Amino acid sequence: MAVRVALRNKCGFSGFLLQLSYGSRQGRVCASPVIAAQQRNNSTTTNIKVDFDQSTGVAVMYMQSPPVNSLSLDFLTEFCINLEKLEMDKSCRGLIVTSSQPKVFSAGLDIMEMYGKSPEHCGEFWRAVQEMWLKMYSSNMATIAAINGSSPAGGCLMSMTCDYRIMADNPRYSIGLNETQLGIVAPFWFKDTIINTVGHRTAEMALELGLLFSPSEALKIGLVDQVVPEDQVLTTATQAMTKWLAVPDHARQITKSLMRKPTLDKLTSSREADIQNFVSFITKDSIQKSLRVYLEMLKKRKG
Ligand SMILES: CCC/C=C/C(=O)SCCNC(=O)CCNC(=O)[C@H](O)C(C)(C)COP(=O)([O-])OP(=O)([O-])OC[C@H]1O[C@@H](n2cnc3c(N)ncnc32)[C@H](O)[C@@H]1OP(=O)([O-])[O-]
Repeated sequence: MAVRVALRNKCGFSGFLLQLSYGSRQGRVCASPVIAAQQRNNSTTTNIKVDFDQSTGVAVMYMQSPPVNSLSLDFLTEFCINLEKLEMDKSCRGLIVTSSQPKVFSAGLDIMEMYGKSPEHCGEFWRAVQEMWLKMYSSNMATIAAINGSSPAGGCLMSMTCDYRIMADNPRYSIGLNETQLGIVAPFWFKDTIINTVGHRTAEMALELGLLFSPSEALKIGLVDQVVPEDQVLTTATQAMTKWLAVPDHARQITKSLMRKPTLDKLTSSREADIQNFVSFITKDSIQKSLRVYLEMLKKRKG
């Protein structure tokens, strides 16, 4: 419980999210018990659908923001609200994150949130990115990413926050932190997360070169834990979850905290400085130019 509280206290705008969330187990913001009961098993908001099976204690969160589940400010806010609702519900012990979009898990941060925007907007956006990472990386739930499509940059980051990753065996899909390819730099907590996942040397090369890995390559370096046929990603995630839930929650949670707390603490203690760094970096003319070139390349590639 102490760990649960300690982890919760890390999240800067959890109070804000709590006000927006409903059906909280602790009953803080429960406008109507009937509505809360109805929404307990299934809820759909604009960009996120949650199926919560109370008999297993496992929720599946589907990202459904066409065309590519890019992580916009709205998307991230909604994602965190849904996450916090599940986190507050003690009967929810496991979370599987997946995509409803064909071919894409998530295209990463929404570039349009960083291109041609005011410093204030960029700051607000970055705080939401931090919040997603803090909440996911410190989650008390067992978390599995069912990566059923490409997962570059912020999409890869999101999947790395999970305890376990299963990817579809399709050589057209790729995963990795490709930020340098856009002329931008993954911040220290992206770097720490990939180091914690694949080790220092592999992370160094992957980050500097902005490498995107095929599913089999990702498996080889430990960026994902399992590669399975495309139509079996979700069922495999559900099966894998039983192994994670067979471990007593408190033991798994405390161990997770032991492994991740130093990394989490680094960002929690420097959030404002990290936001300032990001804003001054991303609003530079040269960086804006790199983003424009990359956006044009994306459009051309499409044509
Ligand atoms: C310091 C900061 C750290 C940064 C971290 C990041 O995550 S940076 C992010 C790094 N992310 C990347 O480098 C990933 C870039 N994306 C891709 O590589 C591919 O889109 C794909 C492989 C994800 C999907 O391929 P596919 O053939 O299925 O799809 P498609 O390519 O045809 O795209 C469809 C539409 O979506 C648009 N759009 C796409 N991504 C983004 C985005 N992130 N944002 C906004 N928009 C995006 C695309 O322009 C197109 O728009 P249109 O013309 O319809 O108006």
